[in-house]
Amino acid sequence: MSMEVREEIAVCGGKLLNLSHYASVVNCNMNVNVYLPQQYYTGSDGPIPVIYFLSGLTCSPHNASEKAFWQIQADKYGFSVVYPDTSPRGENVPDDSAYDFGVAAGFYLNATEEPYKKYYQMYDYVHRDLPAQLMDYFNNLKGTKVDFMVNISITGHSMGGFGALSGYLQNYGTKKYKACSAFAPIVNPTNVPWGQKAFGNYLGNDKSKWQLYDPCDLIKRVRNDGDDIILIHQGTNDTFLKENLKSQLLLEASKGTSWENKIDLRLVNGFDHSYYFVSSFVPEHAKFHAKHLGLI
Ligand SMILES: N[C@@H](CCC(=O)N[C@@H](CS)C(=O)NCC(=O)O)C(=O)O
Repeated sequence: MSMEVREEIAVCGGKLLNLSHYASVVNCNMNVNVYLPQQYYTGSDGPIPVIYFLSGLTCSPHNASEKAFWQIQADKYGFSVVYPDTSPRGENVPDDSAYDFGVAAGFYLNATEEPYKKYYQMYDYVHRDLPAQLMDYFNNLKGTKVDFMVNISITGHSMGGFGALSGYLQNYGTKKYKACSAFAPIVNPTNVPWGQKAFGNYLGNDKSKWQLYDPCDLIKRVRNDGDDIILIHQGTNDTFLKENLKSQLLLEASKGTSWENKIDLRLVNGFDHSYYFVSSFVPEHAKFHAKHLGLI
């Protein structure tokens, strides 16, 4: 069980590694991209912290690597960026031909239903197996250390924004992630078509299982015991906003809970759902995460 470096690409002051590895939790080979910032090569005072970026529907690790422009920010502050894939892949992995379910639409959850459960264990993959495998591989290399397990934070776009919020809140008790932010996230999957289709197929009809992943439900059950703020940007011209994203519902759900006034939702005029939008606000998210990772 190890990482294969498929490609090493010079970007900004560091390198983007296209990696491939077998992940037993999802029963297939997975691709993942890792950006190592310039500090990895010039030396760093301590281990380099990591931001996990979870991508949206139809994406592979390459979409955000190529179009979100995290690399400039990673060099500026000295963090590494991990871009996991959005689902298991391969001949045996069950799929349908729709863009919003199956391959490239794993929804970062652990499926409990046939025929999906053998492969679609993306929650365990992203939050446990992948960090452990990256740690193991990079720890055995000489030189600067990268901290894939402790000084870490999480963000994502659309389905990946949902994955970031859900994973952050589910692990909030152990403070697994130092911070969470999201770009145009699906905030209430149990109440929107994308989420209902995915949750119904992956988790079955028992809606109590759905709620375990739903950010609007999680903020009612998970106590914000500090001053933790979740940063969210949402474009007003996003064609998915009204039917599937509905960011306002997270604000409404937070009322009367420990998360009231802790959801920093910024509606940005005129922006759409694309990486033109994501890349425009990556600098703000980078600064937010850098603070929580102790880099500024
Ligand atoms: N019309 C889009 C719907 C899916 C979509 O907009 N996906 C977003 C995330 S939810 C994305 O990042 N697409 C890939 C890209 O823009 O590079 C498609 O079929 O590709």
